[in-house]
Amino acid sequence: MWVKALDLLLSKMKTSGFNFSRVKALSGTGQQHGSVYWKSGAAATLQELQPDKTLYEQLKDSFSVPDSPIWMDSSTAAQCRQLEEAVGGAQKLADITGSRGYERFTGNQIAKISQNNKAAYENCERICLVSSFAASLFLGNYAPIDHSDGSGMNLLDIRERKWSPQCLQTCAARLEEKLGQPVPSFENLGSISAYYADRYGFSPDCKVIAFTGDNSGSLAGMRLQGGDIAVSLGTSDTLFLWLQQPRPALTGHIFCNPVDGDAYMALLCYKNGSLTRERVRDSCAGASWEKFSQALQSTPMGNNGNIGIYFDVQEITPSAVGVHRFNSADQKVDSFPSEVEVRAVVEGQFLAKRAHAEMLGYTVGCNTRVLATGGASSNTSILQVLSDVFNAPVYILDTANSACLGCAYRAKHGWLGSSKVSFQEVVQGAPEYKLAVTPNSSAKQVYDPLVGRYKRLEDQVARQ
Ligand SMILES: Nc1ncnc2c1ncn2[C@@H]1O[C@H](COP(=O)(O)OP(=O)(O)O)[C@@H](O)[C@H]1O
Ligand SMILES: O=C(CO)[C@@H](O)[C@H](O)COP(=O)(O)O
Repeated sequence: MWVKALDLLLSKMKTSGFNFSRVKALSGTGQQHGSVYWKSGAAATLQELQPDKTLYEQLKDSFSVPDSPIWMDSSTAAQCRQLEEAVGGAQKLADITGSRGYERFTGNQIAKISQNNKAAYENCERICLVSSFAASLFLGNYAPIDHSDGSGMNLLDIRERKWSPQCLQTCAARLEEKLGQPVPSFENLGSISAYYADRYGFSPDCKVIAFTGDNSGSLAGMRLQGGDIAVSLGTSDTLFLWLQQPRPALTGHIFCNPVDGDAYMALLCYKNGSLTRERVRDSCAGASWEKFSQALQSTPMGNNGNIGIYFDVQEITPSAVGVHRFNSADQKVDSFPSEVEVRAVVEGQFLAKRAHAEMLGYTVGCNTRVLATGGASSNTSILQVLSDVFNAPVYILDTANSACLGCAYRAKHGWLGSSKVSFQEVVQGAPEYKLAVTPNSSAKQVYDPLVGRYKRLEDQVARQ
């Protein structure tokens, strides 16, 4: 599906008259944690792509695992516990790799395949992340995994920026040779495959800069600065911060920073993001975002004390599942009126983000800027709740696709030479953020106490 998508995209660009020869360098981004298993012998096919055929025709038999595990998978709890035990506990694993064992993290996914599908693992010569897989297609060769996306595997030592031998050995045999060595996220990987020059008219000199994860791409696209807090409202909801020093904890993740080889980023990921809001939109707002927004506008901040926790599927932060509604006396109730339900889902999601960011040491102060991106950042009523809960102004970019934009900036950074220019110099002329909404004057008074109350109820749900 992914290979065919690239064929389709490039052929549509060609038909529309896009001038590929002007592209000096390209980079890209993929959903984090997913993995692709190249079959033994696939490198040769990749190196000898024939320009008269589609990529799909040539690569369809090149994978030893046909269906790639993706970030929504949570079936590897056993492998997570094995890895944590092998290195001396959950906090020790977090100290090495930036995260305790997480089900979607690629090392645990690889461990499960090597245990349950030995033949497929043996028949695999290279394992890519979704990002390095896409880079490999352009390079016509296996592309290395970058440090930032590589941090989402429970395999990389984030301080050394090298694979942790102990983690590799615990997850699967001969893993290092199947992964290749990781590289900085701004590494110039070399020239594009001749296939793209012959078939689409790319310059043979066009450079491929390491691809990275979607959240790392967003951090670059949003030009995050210390003190900012970025909230991505995509399929998953994520929250990320720029960090100078890693302080890994049992909640949340620390990744190598994608634009600065000495820095880090903190990330919190929520599986119940847009899909949960869509489910409530469909059941309570006639499947219309407009009606959903009207419900938010017609209900008061704080929802008269009603709080909802909506984990339709097993949540990541925290590990819990189910829909839980509480009235103003903290009593469990079975349902809310439609408008209350709409506000409860959005407020609950943002109260969770603020509570967890504060647990990571982030303090919402008078200079805090919330930068919003992702599909739902086009909805001003949702952004108003975000602004009120954080009691901070919310800014957006003209494009909600900050991950893609970030990779265009990163391509330029890698092409100019990361040792010659800093990422900040590369993005100097970029358009400014737009102020989308500011908090209501009584927001602090309403939400400061609700954050603590939400956390107490969430802890209760997680314990159950
Ligand atoms: N007007 C809107 N209001 C709220 N959510 C929206 C709106 N438009 C799109 N979305 C949400 O945006 C999501 C897609 O976000 P996007 O950032 O493209 O996803 P991904 O993170 O997978 O790339 C959809 O699931 C949809 O629910
Ligand atoms: O698992 C995570 C981050 O750790 C997700 O954020 C994925 O990176 C994919 O996100 P979407 O693009 O589907 O929202």
